[in-house]
Amino acid sequence: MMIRFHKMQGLGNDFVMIDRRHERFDATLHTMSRLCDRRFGIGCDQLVLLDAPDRDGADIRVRFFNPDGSEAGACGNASRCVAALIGNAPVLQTSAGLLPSFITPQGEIGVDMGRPALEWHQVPLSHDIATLELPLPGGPAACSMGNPHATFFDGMDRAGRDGAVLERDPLFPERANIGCAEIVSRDVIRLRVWERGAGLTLACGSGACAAVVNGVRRGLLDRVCRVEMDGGALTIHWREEDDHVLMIGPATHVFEGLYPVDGQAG
Ligand SMILES: N[C@H](CCC[C@H](N)C(=O)O)C(=O)O
Repeated sequence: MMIRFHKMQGLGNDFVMIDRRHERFDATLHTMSRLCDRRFGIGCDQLVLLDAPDRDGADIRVRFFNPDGSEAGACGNASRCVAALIGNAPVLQTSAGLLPSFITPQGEIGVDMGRPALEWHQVPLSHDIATLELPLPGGPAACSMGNPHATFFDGMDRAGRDGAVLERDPLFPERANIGCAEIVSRDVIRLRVWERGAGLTLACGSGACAAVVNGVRRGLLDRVCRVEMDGGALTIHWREEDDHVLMIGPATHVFEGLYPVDGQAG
């Protein structure tokens, strides 16, 4: 049995997207991992499943899965790609809520990523501690954008050096995405993210949102910030009037194709 997929990318963070409104695809862990596998499958940082929405006000329901099979409540770069694929500035239904999208006059894709969650049990952390400076070397700040993020502000190298261990620190009962930032100015940072369930990626949209939120909370950044990552840059705006985080950047459709899944079980 063959299933149609779209391959898309946002700043080099890449995705296999399957629209289950038109394809019957009951993903098993094996099939999802194989689709993400760059040697034996199509290859991507996350698998994105699209379904008909079941909430008023939504145009499309979106679920995000890492190559290790874990499901993520948010994926900023993939959200922009879904908005570009569906067109007409759709409202995305995710497990983190309804995310409106928009197109800028310059033709970039914007997504309202909603409000960050700042309390320890919302990140989540393992116990009641302040999320502004965690008891870890480098003292990161933590928040959730629908998925857990810890942001360090002492340079980018830690992501590749310590990311795998930090992702699984006991402080993070659901693991965490580990963002490592270098502050260039109050409105420009360079960021590298070790992603939960995926490892180092060329860009991380929710990680960029979390880094700006955590930087503003620390008094290090302005609310409108350019986040430069290895794959390119996003504009992030943590809006003061309603606490929402806007993320603006590119989204590219690379190709579409058919992939063999053996039977419905996938
Ligand atoms: N690995 C992340 C999901 C993908 C996030 C990233 N690709 C983005 O653009 O936000 C997690 O498990 O929370």
